[in-house]
Amino acid sequence: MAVSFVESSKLPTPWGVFDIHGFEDSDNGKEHVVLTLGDVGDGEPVLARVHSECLTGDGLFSMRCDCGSQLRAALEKIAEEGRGALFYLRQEGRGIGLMNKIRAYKLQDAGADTVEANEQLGFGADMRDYSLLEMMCEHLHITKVRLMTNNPRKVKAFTDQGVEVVERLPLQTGQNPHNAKYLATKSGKLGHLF
Ligand SMILES: Nc1nc2c(ncn2[C@@H]2O[C@H](COP(=O)(O)OP(=O)(O)OP(=O)(O)O)[C@@H](O)[C@H]2O)c(=O)[nH]1
Ligand SMILES: [Zn+2]
Repeated sequence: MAVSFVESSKLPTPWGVFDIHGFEDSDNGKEHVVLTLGDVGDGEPVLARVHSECLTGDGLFSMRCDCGSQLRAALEKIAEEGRGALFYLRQEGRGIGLMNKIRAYKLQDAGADTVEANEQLGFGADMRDYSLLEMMCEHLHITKVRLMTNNPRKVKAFTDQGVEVVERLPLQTGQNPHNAKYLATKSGKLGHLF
């Protein structure tokens, strides 16, 4: 995976004026962004979130998952500290894409859990590739993070790229009756720590 930096600008949000940094993956044309607040390149551990794209949850208020609520909570926490980075990676549907996620949702409507639905479609349970984090961190001079996640694979992803995870901070928010089974599958089958 070969991501290259494109450009940065200001991005005002309800929680503060972030900087947005754009990166492009020349292998597949995917465009990713990192939102930063404060000086993240000073060598001190950076409060960080790696957020996987979820159009339905992040942008369309879906209650099938906890993504929108986690996105908001992460930006709020970064704003509270006045310093941090949110990596927004275009790995929709844990890497299977939006159309396949809708196919997976249809199978879930018929009784499958999120892992079984992926497998019935011929995919692995989680197809995400985090290798692009290395170049992003290098560009932003991030060497240590305090990572907001319940997913141990994301901790390993940073460690594998040579970025030290000094602390893992749980990010548990957005539970509702519609996503109870989804969250149970994450802890039961995908190894998420709740
Ligand atoms: N294939 C598939 N992807 C889903 C489903 N529900 C949510 N997603 C995607 O899952 C990704 C979010 O991953 P999660 O497993 O919820 O959480 P995580 O990012 O691994 O872990 P946290 O850092 O703790 O939030 C997003 O890309 C969503 O689009 C589903 O039922 N099937
Ligand atoms: Zn989601």
